[in-house]
Amino acid sequence: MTALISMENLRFAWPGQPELLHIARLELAAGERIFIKGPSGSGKSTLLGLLAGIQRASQGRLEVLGQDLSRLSGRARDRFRADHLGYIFQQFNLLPFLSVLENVTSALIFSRHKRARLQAPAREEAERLLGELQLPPGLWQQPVHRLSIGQQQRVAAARALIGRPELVIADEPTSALDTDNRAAFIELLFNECNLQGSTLVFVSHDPHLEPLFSRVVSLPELNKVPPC
Ligand SMILES: Nc1ncnc2c1ncn2[C@@H]1O[C@H](COP(=O)(O)OP(=O)(O)OP(=O)(O)O)[C@@H](O)[C@H]1O
Repeated sequence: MTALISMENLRFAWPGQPELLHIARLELAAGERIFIKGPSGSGKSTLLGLLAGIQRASQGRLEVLGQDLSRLSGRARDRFRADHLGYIFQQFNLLPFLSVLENVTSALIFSRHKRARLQAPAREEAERLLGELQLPPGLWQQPVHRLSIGQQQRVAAARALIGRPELVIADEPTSALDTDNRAAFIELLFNECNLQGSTLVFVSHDPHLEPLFSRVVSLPELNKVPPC
């Protein structure tokens, strides 16, 4: 079976800075849930940016869904991201004055591929996801800036999941929540990823969440290059 993510000898440095990432090899199968940990500044968000095609590797191979992102132009990587990825940002990056439903369906605007994968009209699918993520229907027409942090986080998750992207990336999406709410959120996220067949790459500093994942990788260890 083709790996969903495959990287080999991947190197990355920010301009004018020493090399930050050198990952000898990492493969991830479809449907896996991977937890990425590592000290602050070790490059976790940068790695997510490479996986999402926001940044391009300085060297090496990075394939997502069999597509080598390092060979694509910036524009082609933007298209690939819109079509195949859902991204839950640490600060959610929602559009504050749009309604909950408008925020969720906004992920479909730039992706014919995601629209084609919908199994119901966009609004119905957004409502289904918000329901699965336990956001009360009374909030669905509200502008998101009126919602609590925990509620906004569910909107961000629904936006990432709509259109059944093959890969869902989450960058510390639980850091603003208390411990009980973190675990509850992850459970909902897992259920929905399972239902949709999405692979989940999750970055967090929270050791309590680690045991919930099928695979844990630590960035300093990944960065250790095996001896020749
Ligand atoms: N846009 C950027 N331009 C230049 N350098 C950057 C940029 N983003 C991150 N860096 C640098 O890359 C290094 C790793 O940052 P990154 O955010 O990937 O780490 P992290 O492991 O996610 O950290 P944290 O756990 O604190 O979020 C840092 O030294 C940071 O200054």
